[in-house]
Amino acid sequence: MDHFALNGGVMHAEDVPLPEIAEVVGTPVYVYSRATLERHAQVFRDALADVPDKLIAFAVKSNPNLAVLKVLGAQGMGADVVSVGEMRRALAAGIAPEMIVFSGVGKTAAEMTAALEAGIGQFNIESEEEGLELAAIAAAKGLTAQCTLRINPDVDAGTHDKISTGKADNKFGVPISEAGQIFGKLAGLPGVNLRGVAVHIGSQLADLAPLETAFEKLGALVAALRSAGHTITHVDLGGGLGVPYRMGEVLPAPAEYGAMVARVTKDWGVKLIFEPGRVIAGNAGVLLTRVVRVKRGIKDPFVIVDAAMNDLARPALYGAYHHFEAVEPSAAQMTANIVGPICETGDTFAMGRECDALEAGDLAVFRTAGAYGATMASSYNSRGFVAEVLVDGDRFAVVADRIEAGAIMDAERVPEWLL
Ligand SMILES: Cc1ncc(COP(=O)(O)O)c(C=O)c1O
Ligand SMILES: N[C@@H](CCCC[NH3+])C(=O)O
Repeated sequence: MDHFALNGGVMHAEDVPLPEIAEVVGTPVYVYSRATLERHAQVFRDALADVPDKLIAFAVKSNPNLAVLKVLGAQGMGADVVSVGEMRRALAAGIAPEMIVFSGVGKTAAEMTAALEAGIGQFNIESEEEGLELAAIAAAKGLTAQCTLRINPDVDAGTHDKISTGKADNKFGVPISEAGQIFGKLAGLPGVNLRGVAVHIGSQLADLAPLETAFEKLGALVAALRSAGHTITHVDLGGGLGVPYRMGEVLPAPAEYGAMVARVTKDWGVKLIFEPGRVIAGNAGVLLTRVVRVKRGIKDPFVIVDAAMNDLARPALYGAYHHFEAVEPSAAQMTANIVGPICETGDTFAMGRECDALEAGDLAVFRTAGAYGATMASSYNSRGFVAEVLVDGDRFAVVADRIEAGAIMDAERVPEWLL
């Protein structure tokens, strides 16, 4: 069921007409559906019903909004974080520290210290160097960090190069060929309890085969580590499951993913950790925008909207497709270039796109914007930071204020010697 659908000719988020949100909050604004977030959490959980011992840790980077984390925490999800900032958000949303997993290649000493002090459940160590540093910090505090070693399995995820993380030349994890040796070195150190391995080969995966290959490689590694005398109790399988961005696009369903995981891991005898982001939040949000004007083009007209690449960076960064449609569509269609107001040609959401006919003042949405949307916003062109709204049935709340350009300027200082 789609919680962003037409009702009486007007697109609603659940039971709230989007024009009402635009009226009260202004545009551009991200709009999330609580019911969709909850349904996605449940679908993912159900998909893994055959995995007896597990933690599903939402990838906070995909949507770190506190209200979103609160909704997902209440669904029993933990959190996968990559900075102390994300960790603080997860804790503030009431997610228990034991359910927090800390990934990332560049954890600083200060971040490791803060995470140890918070008592988080797991560090995914991404290099020998990081493991040595974490062990020293923890041992000096008389603490033990619960850890897995992230493995780079050298598997091509078949996704966009910029979001592929499991090929040998990517910065993530330790090469699988050196994993046994590095594991042996780190496992003996005071300050760490190295109890497993982790993998995450990329995001927006449209095919389960690379994931299965990576998991099989990990299974073989677990067996080899056990033969070498190590105790392996935890395996983190990361996130990465893709979602449909185009109408009618079919991707592997969470149930197919869950069945594959259950089959590949059935004899591992470990607790499995999952780090889904996009599959939970992606289709739970839209970016609501208003058409500023329609400008004649040499070929197609330019529909200039008030959202821009600073609000939704994915098209500019990855050439990503976001379905675009009118909030109050007529039957008429047009072919248009959909662009934002920023002074870069890259501020283009789509070229030559068939879409609902639009005029200045009309409202429209970019779909599938709940993951890697607001979280990647910037204030480029001094446009401020976009607002976020959460809908719940027939009510809605602003869950992130729009930060106006003036407020950002207020944080800046001209030194006395320039006055
Ligand atoms: C370590 C890690 N875990 C989880 C995720 C979440 O990925 P996705 O949103 O594709 O599920 C990412 C992002 O790709 C990641 O880098
Ligand atoms: N930012 C990327 C996903 C990155 C995943 C992070 N590991 C996107 O929008 O598709």
